[in-house]
Amino acid sequence: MKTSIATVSISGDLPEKLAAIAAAGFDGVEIFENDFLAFDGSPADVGRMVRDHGLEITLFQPFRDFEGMPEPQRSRTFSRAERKFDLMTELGTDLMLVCSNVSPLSLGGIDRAAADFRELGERAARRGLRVGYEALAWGRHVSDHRDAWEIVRRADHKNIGLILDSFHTLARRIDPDTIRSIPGDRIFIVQLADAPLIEMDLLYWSRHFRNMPGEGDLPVAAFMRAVAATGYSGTLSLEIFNDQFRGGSPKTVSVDGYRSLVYLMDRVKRAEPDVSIAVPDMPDRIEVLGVEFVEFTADEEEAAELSSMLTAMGFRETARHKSKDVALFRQGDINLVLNTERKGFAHSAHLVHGMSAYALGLKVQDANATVERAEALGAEVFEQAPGPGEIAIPAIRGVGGGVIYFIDAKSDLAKVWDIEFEPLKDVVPETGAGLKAIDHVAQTMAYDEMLSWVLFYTSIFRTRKTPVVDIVDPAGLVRSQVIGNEDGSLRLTLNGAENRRTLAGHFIAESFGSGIQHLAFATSDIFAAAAALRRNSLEPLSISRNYYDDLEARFGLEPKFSDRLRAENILYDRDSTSEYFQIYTPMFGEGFFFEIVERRGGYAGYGGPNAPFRIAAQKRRMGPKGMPKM
Ligand SMILES: O=C(O)c1ccc(O)c(O)c1
Ligand SMILES: [Mg+2]
Repeated sequence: MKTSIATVSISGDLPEKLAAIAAAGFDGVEIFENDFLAFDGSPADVGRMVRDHGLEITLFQPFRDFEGMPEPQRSRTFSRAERKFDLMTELGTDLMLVCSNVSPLSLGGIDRAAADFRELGERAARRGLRVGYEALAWGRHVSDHRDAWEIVRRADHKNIGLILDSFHTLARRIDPDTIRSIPGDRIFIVQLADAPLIEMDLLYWSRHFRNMPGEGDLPVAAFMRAVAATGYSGTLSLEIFNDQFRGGSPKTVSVDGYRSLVYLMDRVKRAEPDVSIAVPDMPDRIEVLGVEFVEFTADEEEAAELSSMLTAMGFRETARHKSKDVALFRQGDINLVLNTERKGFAHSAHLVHGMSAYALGLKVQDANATVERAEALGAEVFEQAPGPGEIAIPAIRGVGGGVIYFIDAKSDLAKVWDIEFEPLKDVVPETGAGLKAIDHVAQTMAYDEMLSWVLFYTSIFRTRKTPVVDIVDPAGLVRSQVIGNEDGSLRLTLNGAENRRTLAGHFIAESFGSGIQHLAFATSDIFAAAAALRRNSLEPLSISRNYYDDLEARFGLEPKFSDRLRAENILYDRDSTSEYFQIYTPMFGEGFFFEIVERRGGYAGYGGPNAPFRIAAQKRRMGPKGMPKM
């Protein structure tokens, strides 16, 4: 598989773009004409710069408004093309993209267009160049790859071929299987892009909202399977027009792009094992069996505060690490690790972020295979030399540089609690709070990072993403998207903050980066949990009276029931068949908190409608300087 990306997909100037593209592992680059025009150097300089990075130029593009013009424009388009052929020769590339004509002057007519391409093919052949024709979704007469193919077929010239672009086909909802009847050797290059499903003008959607395959909602894998079925084995090139990427980090966008291509081809290869495109060998997407633990880093004072809050929520410290300042708190199937070491990675994480839930332990079938897949997809492997008597737990770096550990039952990993920890004597019995499992882990990040982490989680793990939900914070919008597995044993809510004044934005700014902002525990009796908090003098986040009045009206609740919710500060949501209950703890650190939830009747959401009221309540509790107070 030869990989490529268009320069237009990345931010920065041309040298920055090329450096990032090469570092991410691409084989080639499409030179988008504007990037060349904006560069103050000769075409030969650009060609040299590309090749010095070990890249090749896979395509020069776009050449616009060519086919089907009346005279005198027609003659002019040919002289224009000759000029660009000169340029291509100097750059050192043999393939040019002509996109379908959008000019009001263009006449249409398949044979007229075919004749123009035949002549262009002759001219290109004289210079050893090739031309590919792409149907823009908003082309004036040609807006469908089937019509573009018919023109290429009738042009009947070996230097004229077809260019497919997943966006143009899929945005128009053209069945990608119509590609299967096109001969693979007549496809000169394949451009790939995804996009979120938003109803809008095609051109605007294409130029501003494309994203990497797997980041959006278009069936790019089905498109690619159809391409693969033609026998096409040439370059796969990302062409992503995206406002966010233009302003983003060249490195991140390139790395995400490469990951998206490898992941896409991995999916295609599994669905169509006979494809002739070489794909890196790696284990299939990893099934997550649940969250084994969450690990906090804290100093002594923070640890005392955290452990008293955990105790009030019904957790008990059950074991201590044999050689480190690390404590294990348990309740139900929940394991929380409290690390107060003054050295090692936990300590470094503390120096950077302060008290934080810096590591997540996931249960999988095969921990080593998990790291192998993650590494093949460009994730960073995490290694820390194990101390005496410790086992090396396979791990990768995740959101905000945090760690994701993998625990499996096929090795000693599952026995880590017995191997590394010494049980405490005289552990008091569970106090009846009834927390059973981790319901979800909420990670907060800048909105710009969200797509990256969506791709990270969905490409490595067998997970799905939900549609993005907008959450209104009094100071701005926070977007929320959930990554989850089939049985609900892994639910990660990603929250993307657009500014620093939102609660989520404050958290990222003050804890110096993205990370886990809250943990939600599942119970099967929210009122018992509330009673336990009360017994243990943990006052939950106080919710406004107005909220309960509205709740009663909105859902037609019995006043007795809504009074009970109000008395316990329980937030409530329901749909036609199921109900959801939530209680929040106060915040500590820079806005970290816990939540306790009960799902009745298979409620699948996260209480999105309640989020603005919860956030408002949290902000009320923040001091004048915006610092959370207990
Ligand atoms: O938006 C455009 O004009 C444009 C240009 C070239 C392409 O390959 C494309 O897909 C879109
Ligand atoms: Mg294109």
